[in-house]
Amino acid sequence: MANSFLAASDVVVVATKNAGKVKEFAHALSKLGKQTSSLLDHADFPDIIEDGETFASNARIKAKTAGDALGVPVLADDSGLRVHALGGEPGVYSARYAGEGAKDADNNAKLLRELSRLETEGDNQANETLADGSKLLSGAQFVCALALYDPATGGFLETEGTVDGWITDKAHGSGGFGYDPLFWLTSLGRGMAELSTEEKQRISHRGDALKKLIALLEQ
Ligand SMILES: O=P(O)(O)OP(=O)(O)OP(=O)(O)OC[C@H]1O[C@@H](n2cnc3c(O)ncnc32)[C@H](O)[C@@H]1O
Ligand SMILES: [Mg+2]
Repeated sequence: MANSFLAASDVVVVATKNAGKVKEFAHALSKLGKQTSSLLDHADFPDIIEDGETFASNARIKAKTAGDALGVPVLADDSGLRVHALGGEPGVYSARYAGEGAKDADNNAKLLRELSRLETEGDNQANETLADGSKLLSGAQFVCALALYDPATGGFLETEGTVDGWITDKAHGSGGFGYDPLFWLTSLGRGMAELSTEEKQRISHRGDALKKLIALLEQ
C-alpha cells in the first residue's frame, strides 16, 4: 500500500475524535500536501470500543473499524502516558484514568493525587525542584502507536513513537491537550504544553511515530 497511499490520496482520514490529535495530524500532513479528515467530520460514527491490551492493538482496532466502515484507507492513533513511579499507569487506560468519560482535567487531577499519595508514603525517590519551585514527581513516557489500514487489502502499516520526560506537581503552559500541562521535558527545560504545534511535533511521541510511518511509506 505504501507508495500508492501517498500518491493516491489528497485527504488522509484519521480515526480519532480527539481534536488535539486532529490538530497535530493536520499540521504534520499539510507538509506532505495532504488534508486531514477525522471522525469529528462523521458526527454519527459510533464510538469505537478500545479493548486491546496494547497501544498497538487499539490502534489497529480503530483503523480497521473506521476503514471497513468508510471503505478507504484509515490512519489511527492510540496513545497514552506511562508513569514510572506508578508502574507504567495509566498506560492504555490514559483516556479513562479518572473513569469512563473523564475529561483531561479529571485525569490530570487523578494523576497528581496518585503521585502525591506515593510522596506521603515516602515511596517517591524523585524530588528535584525546578527554577519556579515546582517539583519533578516521576519520570514518565508518552507512547503513540499508529496503524494505517487499507480495507482493499486488509493490510496494516504500523509504527510506535515515544518521548521521555517528567511529571511535575504544577501545570506549565496551556497548549497541547491531555496530560501535556504536567509533562516536563528536562532536555528542553520546558513543559509540553508550552510548545507550539510545530515544536511538539519535532519531539513528541506522535511526531516520532509519524516520522517512522512516513519513512515506511516512502520506502
Ligand atoms: O481514541 P481517540 O478518538 O483517538 O481519542 P482519545 O482521546 O480517546 O485517545 P486515546 O484513546 O489514544 O487515549 C489517549 C489519552 O492519552 C493522552 N494523550 C495521548 N497523547 C497525548 C499527548 O500528545 N499529549 C497529552 N496527552 C496525550 C490523552 O489524555 C488521551 O486521552
Ligand atoms: Mg480513545
